[in-house]
Amino acid sequence: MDGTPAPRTTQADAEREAVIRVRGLTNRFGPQVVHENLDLDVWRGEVLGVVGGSGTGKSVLMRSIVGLNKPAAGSIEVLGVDVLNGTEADRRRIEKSWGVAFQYGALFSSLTVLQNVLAPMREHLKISERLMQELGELKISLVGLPLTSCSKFPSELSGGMRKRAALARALALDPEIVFLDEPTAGLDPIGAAAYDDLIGELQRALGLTVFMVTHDLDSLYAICDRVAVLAEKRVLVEGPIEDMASVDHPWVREYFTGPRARAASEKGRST
Ligand SMILES: Nc1ncnc2c1ncn2[C@@H]1O[C@H](COP(=O)(O)OP(=O)(O)OP(=O)(O)O)[C@@H](O)[C@H]1O
Repeated sequence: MDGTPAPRTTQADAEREAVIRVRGLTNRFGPQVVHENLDLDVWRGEVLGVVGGSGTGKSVLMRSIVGLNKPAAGSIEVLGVDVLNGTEADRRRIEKSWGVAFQYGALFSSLTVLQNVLAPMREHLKISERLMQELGELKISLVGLPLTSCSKFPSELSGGMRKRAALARALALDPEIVFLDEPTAGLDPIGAAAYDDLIGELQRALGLTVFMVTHDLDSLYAICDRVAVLAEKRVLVEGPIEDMASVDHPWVREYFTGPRARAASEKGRST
């Protein structure tokens, strides 16, 4: 026993729908084992915050789920589709049901904001150019960007605007699940809070499931329904953020009970 709670299946779990189900995931890079026998469920409609020390494999987990990293072992199902062994048709279908916004936006630098948002539509939708443009502008408005940003290139945007543009592109195909890698990294506190509000509003309005890798305690307290902590090559513990303070593990204790956590908790309560 290592003092951390063992994963358990409760009646509430049985009644919820897992839109992402990861079982026995192992990821290795040469001799380095990043994940070993990792299990995780993500429930429909929740905002899950994925946290853990630097190098614990949060980004590798996200990349594995969206098929950008081939694990050494394990299974990953998204909306009932086997991501690792599904057919090409399954894969195309499932790719339409998620949107991904990477840490640094990862927009195409040679395309305008609107062209970036249209890129996934061009790949997956058979609709007229005019309708596509209208939908693209709608997504850009949805994330709070002015329509004047449509014709700008990523290099002409502020960091916060680039993150919003990346989110607009992630929403291009009306996904059920959105993956966000450190969405508030590099934003000032006001910009980060505004981005959190946006995610919360979109999640509620569109019924999204959000998988969010983050270091930002303010975001965790403000918008996450649950937290999954990566440590010791697996999901060490998962649950509501209020439960984390009582977990008997040095990193978890320090992260969730330190001064920054107390300040974020106070802020979360007052909003
Ligand atoms: N393509 C790769 N080749 C080799 N090693 C890799 C590769 N991708 C990730 N790693 C290693 O896997 C480990 C986990 O990386 P990952 O980026 O997932 O960490 P993280 O938890 O997201 O960290 P941070 O919080 O610092 O962003 C790191 O040690 C990293 O160097």
